[in-house]
Parts: sequence; structure tokens; C-alpha cells
Amino acid sequence: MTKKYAYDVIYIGGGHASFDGAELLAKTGQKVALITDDLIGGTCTNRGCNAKITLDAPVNLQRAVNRMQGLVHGEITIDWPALVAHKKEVIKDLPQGTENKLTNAGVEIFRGHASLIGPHTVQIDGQTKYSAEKIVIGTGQHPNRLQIPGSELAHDSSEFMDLTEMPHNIAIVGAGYISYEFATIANAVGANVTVFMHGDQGLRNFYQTFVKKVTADLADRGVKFIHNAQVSSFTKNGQEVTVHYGNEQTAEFDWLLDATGRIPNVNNMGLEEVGVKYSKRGIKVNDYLQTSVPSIYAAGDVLDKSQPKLTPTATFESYYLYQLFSGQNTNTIKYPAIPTTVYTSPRIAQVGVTPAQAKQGDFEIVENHIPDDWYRQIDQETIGDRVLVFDKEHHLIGVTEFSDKAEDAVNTYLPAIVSGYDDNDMWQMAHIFPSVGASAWHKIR
Ligand SMILES: Cc1cc2nc3c(=O)[nH]c(=O)nc-3n(C[C@H](O)[C@H](O)[C@H](O)COP(=O)(O)OP(=O)(O)OC[C@H]3O[C@@H](n4cnc5c(N)ncnc54)[C@H](O)[C@@H]3O)c2cc1C
Ligand SMILES: NC(=O)c1ccc[n+]([C@@H]2O[C@H](COP(=O)([O-])OP(=O)(O)OC[C@H]3O[C@@H](n4cnc5c(N)ncnc54)[C@H](O)[C@@H]3O)[C@@H](O)[C@H]2O)c1
Repeated sequence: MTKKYAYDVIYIGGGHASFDGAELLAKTGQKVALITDDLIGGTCTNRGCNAKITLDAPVNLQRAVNRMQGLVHGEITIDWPALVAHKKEVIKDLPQGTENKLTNAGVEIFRGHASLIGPHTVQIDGQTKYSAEKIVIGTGQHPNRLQIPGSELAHDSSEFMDLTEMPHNIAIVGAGYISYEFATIANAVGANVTVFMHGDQGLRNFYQTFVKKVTADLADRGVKFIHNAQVSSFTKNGQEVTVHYGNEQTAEFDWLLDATGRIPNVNNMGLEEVGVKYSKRGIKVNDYLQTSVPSIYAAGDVLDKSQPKLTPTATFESYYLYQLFSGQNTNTIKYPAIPTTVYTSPRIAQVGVTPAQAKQGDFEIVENHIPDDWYRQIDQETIGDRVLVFDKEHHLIGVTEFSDKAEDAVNTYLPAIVSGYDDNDMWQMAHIFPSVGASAWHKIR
């Protein structure tokens, strides 16, 4: 019997929201296509997570060497041009690697800007049309641009990660993930960094007790934080750029980073014409990730949902759609606790019930001071704390930590949180000893 549509599923976008599920679905024998106007891998691979963490590695090393002075001798400096070249080398083959996996699985890849011209039809660059029984929109987000005079003088996170020389004086507007992570990197490389904050809280979705400690640590290392800055314009002053803020105050910089958030990619793709509803936060979906047009689904950063806009969320949603489309799961999506880390040095990582939420309810809260842990004394960690949240039956339901190894510690707790381990289950986890994981688990059994 001939099929009504050329494809079973067409994915729009080549990031985690699309490629993780597209490969698996094609392996089940379904006819799958993926359309992207960018490198395969999207933001995370090419100008997000992978790129950023490569730039962060020597920063973390520098921090460890600084605190171990006396055991080791000599400071280390970071060669920024060499580091940027290294970052390019590390990530350059990733898009082709993912593309090979997709094509080997049978996914057909098309290049260009996709737009919807019907509930089952996609057009590429206003020309070739392809039809599918189902369409998945995984178009992600792009950087916000401040709506103030001179906003064109500011740069975005991608431009930061491609800088061939580190500027002497950098201004960062915003106090979220990108601001804190890139302030950490630029400061370690030797730049003077000033962060212009919208209000008086950084990293609003993280535990403020820990955020204040990380902010104070960055300030000790020379990063300047201007609270309630009310940035009103940027003007060019020879080679420099002037930031106008507050009550007619000004400051001069070599380079400006606009880190004021990201905006869903919903424009110029026929959403209104076809009837896909969206808000300024993104595309609206039901609990099957289905949009207001039943044949069209959406996943990842482009969604208007309360889940954090992160790679683990995009991957989980992509996997859910693979299972839904292949008939392995007919239920609504049930999100696990999504972990997240802000890669400052030390980092802040969290998963599940936060300390602030726990203090509102009837939970057991256990606090660990990281430098008290012999394992963390090995490389002389001097700051860091952890909050563990348990329910009445002593199931671990949340962890927040700031420390040099917070992302690894929080990752090691994930099975307990996601699978609802009881005390016996926890004892079944015989961790490699000594390790970050063993040291973290020792605190909960
Ligand atoms: C600097 C930075 C650092 C980050 N660090 C982390 C981190 O450490 N950990 C973490 O979990 N998350 C991190 N993130 C967030 C993470 O990158 C995103 O959550 C993730 O990439 C979302 O995947 P996605 O597939 O939804 O979107 P994307 O990866 O953005 O992919 C969408 C793709 O669709 C393409 N596209 C858009 N419109 C069209 C169209 N009409 N036709 C064809 N193609 C289209 C886009 O060009 C893009 O390639 C970071 C983000 C940034 C910016
Ligand atoms: N480690 C990670 O997982 C990681 C790292 C980087 C980015 N990301 C993802 O990328 C997204 C974008 O990062 P981001 O840091 O740009 O966004 P963000 O939402 O984390 O922070 C935006 C910041 O800009 C401020 N702001 C907003 N409007 C402003 C204005 N008009 N003037 C001054 N400040 C203003 C906000 O108060 C906030 O501090 C994140 O939300 C996250 O989803 C994740």
C-alpha cells in the first residue's frame, strides 16, 4: 500500500531535541527526515555546552593549582588564542560524527530554512516541499538583544567563544548562566570583568545562599558586580564602548557581552498560517508534546514549558517522542528531575527539590560542609556546601551543591532521586573507592 505522505516524521532543527530521537526512530524502520539551517548538533554541540566546557577546563585546572600552592609551585596562565583553537579542534568533527550516525540509521538530512505550509507539509527555503504524517519542531532559541540605543555594539555568547584575543575590559549585561560562566572564564584568563545586573540577585533559579557565596568568591578574584544597574544605552568612544547606566553613570569597556537570555525560534516558519499557537516563551504543547495542530509536535528549547531549557530536557523530550511515535509509550510525558549546573569555579549544581522548596514543606534537610570531607581535602577545597533533602521515608528527593566537583556529585545521586531508592537500594550501589561518587554517597547512607 502506498503511503499518503513521503515521510513518517520530519524533524525541523538539528539539535538534541531532534537528532537524539530521529536516529532511534529511523532504526525502527520509520521513514525519517531532518531539516537544519545550521551545523548538525545545533547550539549545545557547536556554540553551547561542548564548546564552553572546553574553554572551562584550564580555568578549573588553574583554580586547583592556586589552592594547592605549597604542594605544587608556580602559577599557571591560560593561553587564550591556543585555548580557542583547541576548542575548535575538539568540536570540529562532532557535527559530521552525528550526521554519520543519523544517515547510517536511515535519516535523510536536508539543509535550509524550513517553514510550515500545511499541517503535514514543510517547505525548504521557500522551494522544495516535503510531506510527513508527523512533524516535530525542534528549532531552539537565539540570543536576546537588549532593546536600547547602541545594542548593535554588544556581542553574544558565540562571539565570545570565538574571540581570538581576550579583551582587557569586558562588560557583561545580565546575571544568568552565561554571564556567570563567561565572567569566570574571562577573569581567569586575565580580563577585568564588570557584570551589570538587572536586579540584585544573580542566577535567580539557583539557591541564593550558594549563589551569594559564588558571587563573593568571584568578587574576591576581581569581578565587579553592579546591582540594579539599569543599563540604558551603549555608545562608541573611539576603540572603546561606553555603557550608560544608573543615574547618568558611565563606564568604558573594550568589549560588551549581552547575556540577557534567549528567545524561541518561532518566526518566519509559518506557525500562524498553519495554526500552531505560541507565546513569547515558545510553542505551546499538551502533555504529549503535541501543538495546537494535531500532526505537529515540538520539543526542546523552543517549547513554552516550565522545564529548564537545557540539553537533558531536550534529549528526554526527543526520546519521549521516539517512544510515542514507535508505539512503545502511549502515556503523557512524565519528566524526571532535571539536573543542572552553572559552570562557575566552584560550580553550583542542583536536582530535584531545592533547599528553598524544602524549607516550605515537611522534609528532612541534611547539610554537608564540603571542606570537612577528607576526599575534598586531597586537593584542598576550601569552600563548598551541600544540601540534601529527604522525604519522611528517607528517600532522597533533592540535592544542591556548590563545590569544585558539584556536577559529578549531583550526577552520582541521580539514580536514587529518579528511581526513588530506599536505604537498602542505596547500599546496593557499591561505588568505586575512592571517588567523588563514593564520597558523596557516604553522606546519605
Ligand atoms: C553558551 C551556551 C551554553 C550552554 N551550556 C549548556 C550546558 O552546559 N548544559 C546544558 O544542559 N545546556 C546548555 N545550554 C543550553 C543547550 O544548548 C540547549 O538547551 C540545547 O541546545 C537545546 O537543544 P534544541 O535541540 O532544543 O535546540 P538547538 O540546539 O538550538 O537546535 C535547534 C536547531 O534548529 C535550527 N533551526 C532553527 N530554525 C530552523 C528552521 N526554521 N529550519 C531549519 N533549522 C532551524 C537552529 O539553527 C539550531 O541548529 C547552553 C546554551 C548556550 C547558548
Ligand atoms: N550550564 C548551563 O546549563 C547553561 C549555560 C549557559 C546557557 N544555558 C541556557 O541558555 C539560556 C540562556 O542563558 P542566559 O544566561 O542568556 O539567560 P538566563 O535566563 O540564565 O539569564 C538572563 C539574565 O539576563 C538578565 N536580564 C534580562 N533582561 C535584562 C535587561 N533588560 N537588562 C539587564 N539584564 C537583563 C536576567 O535578569 C538574567 O540575569 C539559559 O537560560 C539556559 O537555558 C545553560
